Amino acid sequence: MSATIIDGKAFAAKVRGQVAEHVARLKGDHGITPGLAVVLVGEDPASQVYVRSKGKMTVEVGMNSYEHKLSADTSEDDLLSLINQLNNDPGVHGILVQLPLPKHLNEDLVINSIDPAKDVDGFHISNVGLLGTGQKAMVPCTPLGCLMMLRDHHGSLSGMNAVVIGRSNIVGKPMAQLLLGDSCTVTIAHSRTKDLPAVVRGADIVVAAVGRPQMVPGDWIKPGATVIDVGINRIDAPEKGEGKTRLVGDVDFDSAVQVAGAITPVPGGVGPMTIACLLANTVTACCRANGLAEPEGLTA
Ligand SMILES: Nc1nc2c(c(=O)[nH]1)N[C@@H](CN(C=O)c1ccc(C(=O)N[C@@H](CCC(=O)O)C(=O)O)cc1)CN2
Repeated sequence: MSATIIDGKAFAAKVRGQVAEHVARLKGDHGITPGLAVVLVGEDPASQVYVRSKGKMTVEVGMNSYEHKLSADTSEDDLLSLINQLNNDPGVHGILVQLPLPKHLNEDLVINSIDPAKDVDGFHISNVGLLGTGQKAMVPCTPLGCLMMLRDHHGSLSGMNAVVIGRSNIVGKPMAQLLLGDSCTVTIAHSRTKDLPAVVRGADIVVAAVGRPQMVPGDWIKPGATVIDVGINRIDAPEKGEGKTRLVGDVDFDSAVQVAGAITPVPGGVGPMTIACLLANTVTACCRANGLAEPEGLTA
């Protein structure tokens, strides 16, 4: 048996298409163009690629993109002052500070200085609290993308056993809250979980978000389960030639695909949904700021 491959790249393109339609309506009916400001501090090569991609896709769906690239030695005061300026700019509906930040900057302080209504990453403590209490929040992009793919594949998730491997604030914890919101029975597993293979074997849905290459083998997966692989890890690939590398997830795809009912690949699974959901969140933030109906199907 071989699992259905959940094509995140195609799904993300569909979501971006829906965002573009909504943006066109906001412009045509209300004369409003949503604006997204992305702040990058330093020269981390992967972050530079993600920020470039965010800017390009923002423009492609018809929104305004504002990129702020700051040097790696930017002071906390200067960064906070930029965020304050963006908080007060009526043309900016979404603000995102690309992570990770250089070590001398306090990530929590910086994130919590963003206006929660413009926090399109959903990382502000107010949004974390709103999500945790089942209230209307800005929802972190990667877990939102996973939820969209799961809903699309299953319809209702009600009553399913879900295991989230990883307890990060960015993915694991919000993912668990979203699954709980859709009436799953949720377990959050982590490095201290006893008998992790047995815990995973009980799951109808497995979300792997630990950051350890190919940690979850196929024989941990319950036959027919849906596997969402959030990991993006670069490993050596000598089979491709000397010094070559390739991307793998937290799941051992080759063995898991034989057992699972459905699985996301890496690359081309969860990753592309992260940026699509960022654009969706920006439209949502813009609609909320203007007291307009939110885009259907693009929120949790
Ligand atoms: N402020 C934030 N910082 C970071 C976030 C975030 O959501 N908000 N997430 C990650 C990086 N990220 C977006 O910022 C991101 C990561 C991966 C992808 C993606 O499409 N990956 C591709 C593979 C890309 C490659 O070839 O290297 C895939 O999985 O197919 C998009 C966005 C950390 N920082």
